[in-house]
Amino acid sequence: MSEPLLEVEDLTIQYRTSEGPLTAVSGVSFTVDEGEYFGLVGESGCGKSTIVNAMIGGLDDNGEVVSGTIKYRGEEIQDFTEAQWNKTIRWKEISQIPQGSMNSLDPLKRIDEHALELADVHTDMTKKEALERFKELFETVGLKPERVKEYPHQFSGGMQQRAIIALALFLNPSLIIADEPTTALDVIMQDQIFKYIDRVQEEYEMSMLLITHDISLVFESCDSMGVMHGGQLAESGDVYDVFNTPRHPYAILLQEAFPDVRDPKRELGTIKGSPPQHLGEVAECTFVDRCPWAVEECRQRAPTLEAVDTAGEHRAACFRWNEVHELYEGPVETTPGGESP
Ligand SMILES: Nc1ncnc2c1ncn2[C@@H]1O[C@H](COP(=O)(O)OP(=O)(O)OP(=O)(O)O)[C@@H](O)[C@H]1O
Repeated sequence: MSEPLLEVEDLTIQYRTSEGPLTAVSGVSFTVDEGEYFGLVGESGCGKSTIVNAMIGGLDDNGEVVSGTIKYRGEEIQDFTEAQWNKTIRWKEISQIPQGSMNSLDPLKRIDEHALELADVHTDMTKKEALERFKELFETVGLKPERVKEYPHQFSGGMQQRAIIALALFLNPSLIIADEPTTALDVIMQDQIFKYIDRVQEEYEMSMLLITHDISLVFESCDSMGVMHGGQLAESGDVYDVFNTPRHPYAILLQEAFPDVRDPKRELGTIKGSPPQHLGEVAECTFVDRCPWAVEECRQRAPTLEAVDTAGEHRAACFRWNEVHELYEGPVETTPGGESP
């Protein structure tokens, strides 16, 4: 089998805080292959952005990879220096469509100047060649090529986000990270942006890492996925498997909380409480306080991600993974503390 493009292995990331080290990501492992569309899903605060930031050398100053590795094409990158990130990874290999386009374009620069700057720093393209390429990409994302000369404020939010997608594609990276790419856009625009992202992924056959809190989006677009809770990966595998036979209670309840094409009229569930924050080591299941099926063992130690199919590709971190399907009898409303009402 060929080497994965990206391999995250047993990754733990902490932030220094006045109360001690906060473990934002704990023992997370997943891979993204060439051309694969991977979705990382979970509520706010689960550690999704922390992982992504570590992948492009963008962790906040008080954040640190304390153990584990991030390999890109087989090379460990988690401890790269700023110069190494700039020279070998950012834009050329991994580029990002960030959460709020409004903040990522310099309001004082024309849109094409952003692209020309990238070309100047990272390539030997002439100005004319760079402009031609950027105009072509503008067309790919449904923008008129002549509009490259405009300033960000002349674009609507949706148009700015499409301009960002064109910029992310500009140096022909192998992996694009789309981190909640449609936050702050209206529903119709969200739909349109996702159509462009899906199209780009198919046309350019690049790998894509989608970060979102919306599990139905992942089911719609991605090939494989990881479900995160409280800094840990609760479940991962092929989208088809997680959709049809979720094995972690959080994956089941998260599915309940979003509309389902199989049953559009069903009532949406809620998961009360919020993902925990961990000071120090994570010593129990991160979902224990919200889980309707938690048992004593779940408090005694943290379950590790285990294979739940014979191929070993579908994995869940739950002591009761082979029972949850029987325990689950339709929508459950959990209360903090884990009891069903
Ligand atoms: N610089 C920081 N210092 C201290 N704690 C932080 C810092 N950045 C993030 N955190 C904490 O780390 C945890 C993970 O945050 P992260 O932003 O990675 O989650 P997320 O799933 O991406 O959420 P969102 O979708 O809201 O961005 C949270 O508890 C958050 O409060």
